[in-house]
Amino acid sequence: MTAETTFTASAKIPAPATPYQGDIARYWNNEARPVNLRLGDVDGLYHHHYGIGAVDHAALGDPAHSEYEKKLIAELHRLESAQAEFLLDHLGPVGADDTLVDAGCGRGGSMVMAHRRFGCRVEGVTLSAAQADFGNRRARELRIEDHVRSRVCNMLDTPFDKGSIAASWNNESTMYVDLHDLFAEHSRFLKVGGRYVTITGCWNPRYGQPSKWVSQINAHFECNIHSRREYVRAMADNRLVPQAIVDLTPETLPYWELRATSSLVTGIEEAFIESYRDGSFQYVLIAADRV
Ligand SMILES: C[S@@+](CC[C@H](N)C(=O)[O-])C[C@H]1O[C@@H](n2cnc3c(N)ncnc32)[C@H](O)[C@@H]1O
Ligand SMILES: CC(C)=CCC/C(C)=C/COP(=O)(O)OP(=O)(O)O
Ligand SMILES: [Mg+2]
Repeated sequence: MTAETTFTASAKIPAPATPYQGDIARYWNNEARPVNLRLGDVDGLYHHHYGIGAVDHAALGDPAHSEYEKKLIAELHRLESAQAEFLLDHLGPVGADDTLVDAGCGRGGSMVMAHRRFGCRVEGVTLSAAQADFGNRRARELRIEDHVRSRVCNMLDTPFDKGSIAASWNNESTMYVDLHDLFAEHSRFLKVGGRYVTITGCWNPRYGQPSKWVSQINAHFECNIHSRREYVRAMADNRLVPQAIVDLTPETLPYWELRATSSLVTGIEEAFIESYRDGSFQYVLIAADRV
């Protein structure tokens, strides 16, 4: 193997840029919730994002059946993978020679899916050495380590050359950073004509201010959810022009309602369900062209 393919995240861990980023690195280094690991075990794609789409009640069958919980886990995982597929649908044409960036890549499930779909290179950045090691180990197991690589790196200050990246995304990772700083960095490394996509939860300016449920989600994950207005403004200020904005709130509610009935609940289900229902919080995809 070359030095490139034997890369491990823990070989050289940069110091956190801020005390907050140190907190977030610790949070994800210590994270091992069954709702994430048991879903990932279904097919080896490990996600830290939520699901979209209708629940397949026929596939779930009778709740009294001994296999029901296993089927429920598979169904939640199917909906999470459908979310990642929907994000990848919006990246535009990607060739095998292109490089994509997954900003805030978690355990790397979306990166594997992107490589399988496009045959391209995918570079992931996360604050967590445990996550980057996990993603690189999975890539080695799948023998795609020459194309899929995770590293410990601040997404606001990446090593990618100016104009070198065909498309990039944030999947539920924008709520940990200042949006102006984030979009300035994507805009720097994206090619002109390249595509940026995010799926995120944002508070709804029509509601007024962040609701108590949004505050509860922030406290639960130590994050800072932005408003929909902030996204549009920060993109406009950084040469990212929205090409599609999709309100996925109705599409994600079935996932949450199903998850709330499972043995893998974490306690945050009520906040998501109530805030989506009262309109204070929205689950959105924004795809933007780098102009
Ligand atoms: C909720 S997880 C999402 C993971 C992944 N996108 C997915 O869909 O499975 C949030 C991720 O954002 C990362 N993150 C937060 N702030 C970051 C920063 N400043 N630089 C790089 N990664 C960051 C965390 O390390 C974590 O991997
Ligand atoms: C939409 C919003 C506001 C997301 C916040 C970021 C976040 C923690 C996403 C899910 O991670 P996870 O998969 O580790 O969480 P859980 O353990 O709840 O499944
Ligand atoms: Mg999860």
